[in-house]
Amino acid sequence: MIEKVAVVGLGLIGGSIAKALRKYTDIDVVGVDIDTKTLDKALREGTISEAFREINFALDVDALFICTPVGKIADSVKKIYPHLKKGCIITDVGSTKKVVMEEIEKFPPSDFYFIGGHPMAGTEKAGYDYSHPDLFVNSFYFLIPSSSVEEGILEIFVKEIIKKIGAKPVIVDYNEHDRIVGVISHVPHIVSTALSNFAHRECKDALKYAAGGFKDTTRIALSQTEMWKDIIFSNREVVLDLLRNYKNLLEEFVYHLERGDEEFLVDFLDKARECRKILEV
Ligand SMILES: NC(=O)c1ccc[n+]([C@@H]2O[C@H](COP(=O)([O-])OP(=O)(O)OC[C@H]3O[C@@H](n4cnc5c(N)ncnc54)[C@H](O)[C@@H]3O)[C@@H](O)[C@H]2O)c1
Ligand SMILES: O=C(O)C(=O)C[C@]1(C(=O)O)C=C[C@@H](O)C=C1
Repeated sequence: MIEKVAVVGLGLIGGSIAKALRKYTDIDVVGVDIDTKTLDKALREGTISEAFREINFALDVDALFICTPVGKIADSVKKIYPHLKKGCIITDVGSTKKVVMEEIEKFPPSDFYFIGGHPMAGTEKAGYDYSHPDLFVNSFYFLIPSSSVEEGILEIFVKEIIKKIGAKPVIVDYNEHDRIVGVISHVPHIVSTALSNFAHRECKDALKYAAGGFKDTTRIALSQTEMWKDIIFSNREVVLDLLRNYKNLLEEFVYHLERGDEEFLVDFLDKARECRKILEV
């Protein structure tokens, strides 16, 4: 039974995990962050019962969430796991999984269980101030158990945490995960940032007239550089492969438009609407 949890990195996602655990479970939540102001606020609001700037002592928790940028996750696990009790579940929320899972599998055989995690929810905003207890309600939540995780441990984690915070667990392997999010998150992010740069480069005066269409397709260009640098870089082989396919699709579009192929254009727009409709149900 999970009675006490630590959340490392109380930003948008970690803060939301901590708030969701407070709202939907009886689990005691302690917080760890390098930012003192964040810790003070989380304590003041009652999101966490104790606050620490780092873990360099024996920490009596049943599960630990690492909610730092992707590039820091494996290092955080390496520093913290010697201080945890036997059988502790360690999980993360990183947006890419292969680099994290491969690093963790290299650790010496140990007494903790690592379950890679990735909630498919978020915003372009960063930091504790934007965190919300209902962020994960009805969202998919990818889970990638490492090789040492027994079925029963995964079941407890899913039942006592993931489902309680309203999320829908999806168990996958890390290659499958990284390809899926490459398609529905990483390439779209690059396209959104490219559109933003493109509009500015072509005609920066045009930007001030932008309406819903441009705003909808570029909202995520407002996201944080540090987080997205880590995400794109850590999934770059998949992203490069997908971008080549995307480039081919655009080239195909240009080819037909150059030839005035109206039928192709109608078919392209019709198909896109049918594909996108799936998300409306
Ligand atoms: N933002 C999203 O939409 C989203 C969605 C799903 C997953 N994620 C993943 O969640 C993770 C966190 O993203 P976020 O959006 O919450 O970022 P964020 O910037 O809002 O929060 C990060 C927090 O971690 C703290 N931190 C940084 N290094 C630390 C360390 N070494 N020890 C302790 N605390 C540390 C920061 O002070 C900050 O409070 C990333 O791995 C990201 O890929 C983000
Ligand atoms: O909605 C947003 O603003 C997000 O960026 C959330 C989003 C995404 O959908 O791409 C971003 C990164 C994550 O790993 C998961 C979700």
